[in-house]
Amino acid sequence: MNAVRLTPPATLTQPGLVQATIPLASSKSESNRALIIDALTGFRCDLQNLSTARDTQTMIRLLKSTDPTADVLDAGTTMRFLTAYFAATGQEKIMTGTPRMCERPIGILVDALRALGANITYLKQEGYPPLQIKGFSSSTESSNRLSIRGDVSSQYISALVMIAPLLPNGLTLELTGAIGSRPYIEMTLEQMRYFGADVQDDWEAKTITVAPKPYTPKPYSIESDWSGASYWYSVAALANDETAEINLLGLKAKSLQGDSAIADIMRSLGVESTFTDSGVRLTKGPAATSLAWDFTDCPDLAQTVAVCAAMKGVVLRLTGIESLKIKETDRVAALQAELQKIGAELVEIEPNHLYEVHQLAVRPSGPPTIATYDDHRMAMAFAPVAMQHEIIIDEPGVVAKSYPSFWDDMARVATVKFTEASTDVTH
Ligand SMILES: O=C(O)C1=C[C@@H](OP(=O)(O)O)[C@@H](O)[C@H](O)C1
Ligand SMILES: C=C(OP(=O)(O)O)C(=O)O
Repeated sequence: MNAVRLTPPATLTQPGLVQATIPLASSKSESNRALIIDALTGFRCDLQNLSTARDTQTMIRLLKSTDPTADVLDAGTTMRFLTAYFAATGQEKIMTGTPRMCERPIGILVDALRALGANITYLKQEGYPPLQIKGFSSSTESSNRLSIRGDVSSQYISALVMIAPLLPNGLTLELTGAIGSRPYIEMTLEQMRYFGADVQDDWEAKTITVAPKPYTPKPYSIESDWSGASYWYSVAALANDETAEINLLGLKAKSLQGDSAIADIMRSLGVESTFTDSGVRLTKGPAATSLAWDFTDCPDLAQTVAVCAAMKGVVLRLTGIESLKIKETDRVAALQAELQKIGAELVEIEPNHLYEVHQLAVRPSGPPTIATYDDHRMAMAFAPVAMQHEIIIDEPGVVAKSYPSFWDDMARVATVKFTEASTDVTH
C-alpha cells in the first residue's frame, strides 16, 4: 500500500542511564466503559482521570453529538459500545470509521442486537461497518436469552451487557466456543457492579445474567493504562544499565485490567515489579532463556513481548494470538515483516495456533526503519529497541489512539528526534 507520510518519523537513540518517572495515560478501556455507563445515567456520574486517548476523546464527542453520522475513526470499543448504546437508546445513527474499521467484523454484535429488537442495516458489506441504526422495539416479549460466540471479540459481549440493565427483561448471555479477552469482559462486569447493576457471571457454565435494574450515578476514577505500561517494562528489560529504575504512576496491584499480566510475563524477561503508594517501580532482575505464554486473555501485550523477547534473544512461544489478525492491522503479518528488521522472525509452528519468535543468525546492520501500519501498538512495541540501538519509527503519530503523550514520556529515557521526510513511504 502506498501512503503519504502524515507525521515525520521518530529517530530514537538511548543517551545513558535509565532513571525515570512516567506519568502514563489512563486506561481507554476503563474510560470508554465508564462513559457508556455515565451516558446511561443521563451523564450524572463524576468521571475523573478520563483517558486522553483518541479512542476516548472520540467516545466523549460522539456521545454528545447530534450529528446523524457517528465516525469512530479507528476505535474498536467506540464502534462496538456505541452501536449497542445508540440502538438501545433508540437513536438513529449511521456508524462508520476508517477503511480498516470497515474491515473489522461486527456481525456477531449486530445479530444479537437484532434479536433484542434493534433495527440495523448494513450500508456496504454484510457483517461490517458502515451500518445504520434505525430504532429499537424491545418489549417484554423480546427474548432475554441469547447465545453469542466468545472467540472473535469480547467487545461484542461488553457492549451487550452494558446496555442490558435497560432492557425490559434484562439479559442472559450464553457464551459459546473459546472465550478470548475474558479479563475485558470481567472489567465490564466489575464497572457495571460498581455503578449498581445486578450482574451474575458463571464462567463454568459460560453464562452472564444482567437484571433489569438501572445504574446508580457515582463518582469514578480511571486507573492508569497497563497496556501502555507494557512498553516501559520492555524499556526496563532492554536497558543495558543494570541500575535502571522506572516508576510508573497511577497503577494498582489489584487492577481491573487483564494487561496487568505484563508484570508476570516480564519477570521472565528480567524485570522486577514493586508496588508503591504511587504506582509500580520497575528494576532489573535475572531473565530466562525461553518463555511460553498464552495471550488469549491479553492480546494487546503480544507485540510488546514479541519485540522484547526478540531483542533479548529469549525464545518466545506464543499461543492465543488469533484475534491479532482483526485488530488495527493484521498484527501477526505486521510483526512478521518488522521483526525481520531487528534480526528476528515470527514463525507459525502450528497453523493459526502456535507461533515462535527467535533471533536470526544474521542480524541486519544500520538503524532499522519500522513501519507502523496505522497501529499504535506497532510504534510503541518497537520503540524500546532504542535501549540497545538506534531505531526509526515511521508514522509515530499513530500512538494518539491510546497514548498521545507516549513520545514525551519516551524522551525521559531516550533522545527522540522527529525529522521531516522528503518523500512518500511504502508500507
Ligand atoms: O474491551 C476492550 O476494552 C478491549 C478488548 C480487546 O479486544 P478484543 O475483545 O476484540 O480482543 C482489546 O484488544 C482492546 O484493545 C480493548
Ligand atoms: C485492539 C485495540 O483497540 P480496539 O479494538 O478498541 O480498536 C488496541 O488498543 O490494541
